[in-house]
Amino acid sequence: MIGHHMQANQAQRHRRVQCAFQTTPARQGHFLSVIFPGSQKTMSSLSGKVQTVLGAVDPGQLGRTMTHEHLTMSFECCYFPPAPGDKAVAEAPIEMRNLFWLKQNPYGSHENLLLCQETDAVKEELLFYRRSGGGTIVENTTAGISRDVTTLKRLAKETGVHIVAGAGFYVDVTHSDETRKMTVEKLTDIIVSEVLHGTDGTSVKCGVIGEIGTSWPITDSEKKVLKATAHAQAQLGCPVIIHPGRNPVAPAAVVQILQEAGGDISKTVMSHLDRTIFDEGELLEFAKMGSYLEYDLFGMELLNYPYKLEVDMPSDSQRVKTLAFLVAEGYEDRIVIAHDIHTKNRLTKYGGHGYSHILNNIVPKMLTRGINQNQVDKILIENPKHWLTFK
Ligand SMILES: CCC(=O)NCCS(=O)(=O)O
Repeated sequence: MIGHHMQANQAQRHRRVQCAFQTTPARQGHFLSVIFPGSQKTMSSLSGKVQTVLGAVDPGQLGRTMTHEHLTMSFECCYFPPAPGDKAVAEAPIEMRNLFWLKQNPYGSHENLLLCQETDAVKEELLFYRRSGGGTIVENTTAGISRDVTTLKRLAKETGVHIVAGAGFYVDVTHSDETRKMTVEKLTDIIVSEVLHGTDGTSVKCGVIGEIGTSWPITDSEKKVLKATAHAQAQLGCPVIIHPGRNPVAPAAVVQILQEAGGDISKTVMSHLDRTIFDEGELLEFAKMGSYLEYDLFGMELLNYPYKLEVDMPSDSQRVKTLAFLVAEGYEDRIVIAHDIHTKNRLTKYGGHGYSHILNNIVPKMLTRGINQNQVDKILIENPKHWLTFK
């Protein structure tokens, strides 16, 4: 089945109908910035600020922050064909009778992968997120999965939620031939330009690099993007967020590449730990490397994780248990959390948990499982704030 998936992905590489790939030509020179003599570091006017799609803000304005969400994107790159007997339900319009099937098979329905068609529903969700006490969302959509910063800007204006957009590139299967041929220097210029000047032909600037996509094993093209990410981060002093491959050693392998290329691991989030590292000893070993530890699939509970059948996707209760373990081990300053909504069925419009599930359901559970209010505030407010603030 996994081989089937990889073949499907290779075919997708040539189709990519919905995943229009666009990059902004890199511009040389950084307005409002100074390059210190003898150093690579660009000291920009962003120092001490967080860059949202509506401009730079003081970090204290962010409030409760989900560090890994998507508001508009396409996940067609990772379509996973359903079992032959499920073709009819997979191709049916989304309705009440197939919601449970979608929850178990989110990647087997083309329609379910097009979150980009749900901007009105997402806007309603963001208004509810604010009413639930939310302040900021980091929108992790990068090149390759239909990033749309114009829509993000509109959503931020119309809802009052601070939205931080992501620079850079998703996993190898979405890299264009042009991207694959680029040097590390060219890739660095593009990422830096997306932060300092604007993204995908707009003046909307990204406030974080990532999610930078990596597979397992990490491909050559992904290694170049990782090096470019580290170089851009060294210049800008900005936050970085990584999508690791599905192997317990993948997060450490990524950190090693970033470190060797001059990246700042203390300002880097490692995403998707919920489906990647299961052994507590291995988790503590990875935690020692110093990145933020992100549990970002809250709300996603399914029996068979199609991209790696050996993985038992944890339940939300198990996720909370892992957070309590990390807190007890002294990592309360390094944890961040989110839902990583990337399919339609997870929106409340389709009976899903929505962007406010953590605030309304997970936080109360955390408080009953040995995590106190001060620690919850660190996880939801302080840690994201420190991560997102440019050095
Ligand atoms: C684009 C969203 C994304 O990459 N989510 C992670 C999905 S999974 O790798 O955990 O299946």
